[in-house]
Amino acid sequence: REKVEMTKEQRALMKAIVDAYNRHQIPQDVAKKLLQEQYSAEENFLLLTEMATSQVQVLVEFTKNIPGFLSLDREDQIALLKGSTVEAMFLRSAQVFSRKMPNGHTVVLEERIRKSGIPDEFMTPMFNFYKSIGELHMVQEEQAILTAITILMPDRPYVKDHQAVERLQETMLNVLRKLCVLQHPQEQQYFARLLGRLTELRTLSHYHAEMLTSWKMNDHKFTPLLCEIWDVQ
Ligand SMILES: Cc1cc(OCc2c(-c3c(Cl)cncc3Cl)noc2C(C)C)ccc1-c1ccc2c(C(=O)O)cn(C)c2c1
Repeated sequence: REKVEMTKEQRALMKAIVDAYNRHQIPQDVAKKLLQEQYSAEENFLLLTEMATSQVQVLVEFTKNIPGFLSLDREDQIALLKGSTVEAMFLRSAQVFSRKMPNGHTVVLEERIRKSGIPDEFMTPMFNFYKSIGELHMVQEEQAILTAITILMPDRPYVKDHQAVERLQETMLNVLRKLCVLQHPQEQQYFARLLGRLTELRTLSHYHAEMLTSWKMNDHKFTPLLCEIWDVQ
């Protein structure tokens, strides 16, 4: 097989995305709260809401650092963010689980998610997704670029300049394809398996819309930022 090499531009692009991905993380004091606060469905829901809000802020900062994103049409930038936040958050929380967070955070986090008023029918697909992401053993570069690819999805609702987004996403897909060959030379189909996870993400985001409705019915409150980005009244 021909030797796969990344061009100078592709290496620079990957570095920019990985640096942005590492620079923006949930602040430690928010993550630490996982271990401190007591266990009640209410308390768990509030903690998860706080983490979700913090995660959205992290995602917005990461997205702004994706080369080319800020030169997109302003309204398309908003449409991409609104359309991809839930998927990017499922991806991030899955990576957090598979990374086995320090000192038992993972166990506590799973416990709180399981006891936060999320209906059981969504719990199974969510934790199956976490498992399927964990089994991929993605390297950090793959996680960062896959997140950028999820955000730069041209077919999100209300995106006007489809092509401009497609061009950016295509550049990322080319980098990811080479990266997968370089990082997982034994697995021919690794790149295809990664993209298959993006399909699973779509299904999860449909479940998530129903989760929001059921939380709203039980009169759960969200933060202004989550209401804004998830169109919750
Ligand atoms: C793990 C989680 C959940 C979360 O959202 C919690 C929610 C979700 C929901 C659910 Cl449960 C699962 N996946 C995606 C969604 Cl979006 N849906 O609604 C809510 C709230 C509003 C109740 C938001 C953020 C994190 C999260 C992300 C990154 C890190 C992280 C690091 O990067 O180092 C360290 N910690 C402790 C993290 C926690």
